[in-house]
Amino acid sequence: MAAATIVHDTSEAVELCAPCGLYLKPITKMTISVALPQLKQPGKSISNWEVMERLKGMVQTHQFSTLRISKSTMDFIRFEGEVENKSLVKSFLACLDGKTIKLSGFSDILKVRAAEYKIDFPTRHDWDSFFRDAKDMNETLPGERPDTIHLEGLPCKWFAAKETGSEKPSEEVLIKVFQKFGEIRNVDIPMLDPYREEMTGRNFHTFSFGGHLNFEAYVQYREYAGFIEAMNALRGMKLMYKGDDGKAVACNIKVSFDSTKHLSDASIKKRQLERQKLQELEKQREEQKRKEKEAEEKQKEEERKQRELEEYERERKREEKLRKREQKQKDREVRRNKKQLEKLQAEEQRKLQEKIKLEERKLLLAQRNLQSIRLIAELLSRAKAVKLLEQEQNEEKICLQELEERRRLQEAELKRVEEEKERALGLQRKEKELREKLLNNLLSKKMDAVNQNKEETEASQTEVLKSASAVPHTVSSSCITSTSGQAVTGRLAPGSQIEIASPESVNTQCKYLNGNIHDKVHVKEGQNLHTTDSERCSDKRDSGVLSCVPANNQDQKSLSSYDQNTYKKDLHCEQDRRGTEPRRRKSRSCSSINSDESKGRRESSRHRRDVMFTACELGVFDLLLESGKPLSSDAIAARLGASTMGMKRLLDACVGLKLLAVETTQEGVLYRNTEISSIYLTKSSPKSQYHIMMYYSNTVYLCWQYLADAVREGRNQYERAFGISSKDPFGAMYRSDEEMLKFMAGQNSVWSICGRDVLAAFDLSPFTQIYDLGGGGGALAQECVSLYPNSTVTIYDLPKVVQVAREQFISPEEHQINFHEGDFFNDSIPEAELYILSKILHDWDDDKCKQLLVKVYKACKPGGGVLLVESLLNEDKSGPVETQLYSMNMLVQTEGKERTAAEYSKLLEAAGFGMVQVKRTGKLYDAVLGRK
Ligand SMILES: C[S@@+](CC[C@H](N)C(=O)[O-])C[C@H]1O[C@@H](n2cnc3c(N)ncnc32)[C@H](O)[C@@H]1O
Repeated sequence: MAAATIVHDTSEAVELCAPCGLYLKPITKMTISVALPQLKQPGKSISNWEVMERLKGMVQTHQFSTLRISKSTMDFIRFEGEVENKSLVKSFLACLDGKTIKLSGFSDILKVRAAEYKIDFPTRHDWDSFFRDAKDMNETLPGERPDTIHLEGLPCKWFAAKETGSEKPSEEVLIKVFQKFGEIRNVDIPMLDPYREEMTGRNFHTFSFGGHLNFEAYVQYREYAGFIEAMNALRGMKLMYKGDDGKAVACNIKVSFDSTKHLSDASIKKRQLERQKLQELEKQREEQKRKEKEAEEKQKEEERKQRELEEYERERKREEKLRKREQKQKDREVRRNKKQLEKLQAEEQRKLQEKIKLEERKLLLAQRNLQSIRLIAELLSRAKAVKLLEQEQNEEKICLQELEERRRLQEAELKRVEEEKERALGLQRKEKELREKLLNNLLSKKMDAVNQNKEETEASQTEVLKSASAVPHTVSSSCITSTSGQAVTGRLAPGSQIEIASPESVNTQCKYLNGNIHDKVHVKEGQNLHTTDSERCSDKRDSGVLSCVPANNQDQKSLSSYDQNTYKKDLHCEQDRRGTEPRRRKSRSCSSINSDESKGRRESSRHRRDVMFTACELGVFDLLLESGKPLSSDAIAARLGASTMGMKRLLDACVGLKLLAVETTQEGVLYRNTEISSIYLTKSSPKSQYHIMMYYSNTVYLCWQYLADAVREGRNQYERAFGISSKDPFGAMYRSDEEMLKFMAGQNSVWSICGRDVLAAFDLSPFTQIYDLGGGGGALAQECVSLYPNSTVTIYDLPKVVQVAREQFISPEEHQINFHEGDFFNDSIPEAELYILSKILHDWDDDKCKQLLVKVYKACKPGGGVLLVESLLNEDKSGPVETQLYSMNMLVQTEGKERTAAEYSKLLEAAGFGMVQVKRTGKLYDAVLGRK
């Protein structure tokens, strides 16, 4: 085994293979023996260490590279010493050999013998005699002659191929190093053969003292000369390695010739065979191992499966158990629930019975209530009728009285005229007498005097005639014209007209009477009769007579009845419009012909409307409703953030209009809502008309400002009123989401007061599948499903309208109402049994109406129908005035107009509908039904 030592002096080193950093360095060793004396004193011994120190001291200035004890007996101690180079060996030997050492405490002197180290290295004689004597060697064969060097103790690292980074020796490096001495035939490094250990039973992994792994090697030269040269070069040498950093280390190696035929062909072959066998064996072993492993894994797998199976079985049993337990629990639960259910059902049944009884009782009570309400209503209506009759009788009585008075006056007048006539006749008689007298005088006087007397007579005659012409005119003509400053009395023939130059007529009330009681008219300058009154004069039925009297004779009662009608017209909710019509007509025919339709009256009406709208908009009626008690003007002003002065005036005007009532208490004057304002003018009332009023106030009337332009141009006025295109009326109406919402809310308002009437005008119960085309906010659809509970109504309208209707107007709980987004002109219309077109056709001209109705007809199921809800004009378009005004409204706002029943029938029939029926409801809107 080689122990590597550091080499300081490399001067004696001989190159072996410089690229590998390998050199040979002479071995500079010596053997030093120190003979020990007989030890006489027991317990006292000689210290090896002390002897070694004394030896080191004996070499004077030099130093051993190494000095170690190789043997120690009772008689001697043997050391092995090594020095740096060969030259030093001699001088060391001179210092040591034959010298003595005197140890302290010992009287005897120790003798030192030193000699050069005897190297164990075979000589030529050794291998020659070996091969000569060896019987089993054939010197002609390689490996069986002196050609192979056996090296031991070579450091692995020094012979490793550096480029591979491996620490194992490489055969290539070995060849490279030793081919310096001759051509190499073969090399062998047993430790590189994985089977060699097994073949030889040896361990090739040996370590040197310095921790380097050593290896043994065989190097076979082709020629004997190579072998000889190598053996000579290696004799007495150590192996030295010099690193790239210049530092050198050396180690002893053991070199001998191979006497085992290690690299003979036979040995190589034998080793190959053995290797093959071992490889075979290893394969088998591996196969065996693999099989064992497989078997083991299989077994493990089976065990695992078995365990899983057992586990599964356990789990199944556990689950089965659990399931059974749960089933039991469930059964128990079901039984318990069943019992509870039965109990509950019994309880519910009992409650239901009780409820039914209660409901029956309620129904009975409600029926009784209804009966009593009907009874009361009947009584009230009878009382009302009686009262109306009385009122009419009173009015007629007053009329008769007036007529009587007039007749009396006229008789007096006649009498006066007669008297006048008598007087005139008297005058005529006097004139005649006078003439006769004068004639007699003239006959008796001269011709000159006759002429003078004649002039005087003519002057007095003019005076008489003048006084005669002071008799009021009695005119019988087809036209009476007053331009004088005096009252005019005229007799009118049927079909006569009255014209008065001045347009001021407000203070005149004209009475147009049927029959011939009064046959004179008194008019003053600055007074005229309205056109309609003139028309009435030409009414053939009333072959009439006119009489005009001054305004201070106006009937205040008829004015206040006018007020109420005016509100209702402005509200567009004349429930009793048709009901009151005859009465109004009658009262007109009896008293006032034109006062409520005059321009002054219209102005006044507009102011009334503005007062009402303003109070609404400021929230006066809502506040009074919410407060639940009358409030002072100051309190109302404070709550609504208005000036006290302005509010007071507004409230008083509302009182004047009978929208508010006042009561005087200790706290002062307090205001409260009247019935009409509570019902129609508050936002929260179910019959509220607030939204439609606000829409009229803030939008519609802005278009009405340009009525004259609309009449001139024959088109709507959005461009002037709002600066937006008027081509698409609904595009203009829905110019913002807010405007659309206001429009929809406004449109909905009217159906709370007259929706039922239009839907009940015909029995619509056979139609269950209904589409409300242009259904808007859906108020009519809601009335429809409530009146006909078996029906479903689909609101078909423009997408954004439908979205708002769905989100803001119709409750999600309302399952009878569906929605369909579409444009009825451009998109398809789905099939249905009935189509409602409420206030749709009045928006469009005849062509568009036809186009829409044709589409509806095509979509309609056979036997189905279409219901038009519109305000109908009289066939001669003479009224009703509200519908006429509506038609004006359509002019300023849409492309359409209001029509007569015949016009709607014609449109329906043109589209294919038949059996057209018309129902006037007596309210604001009427119904027309066509069938397919
Ligand atoms: C005067 S409103 C009548 C609303 C509703 N029928 C009522 O009686 O209250 C006209 C309706 O027709 C709708 N409309 C206008 N043009 C339409 C179109 N091309 N397709 C569908 N609906 C349309 C409007 O959105 C609006 O809701």
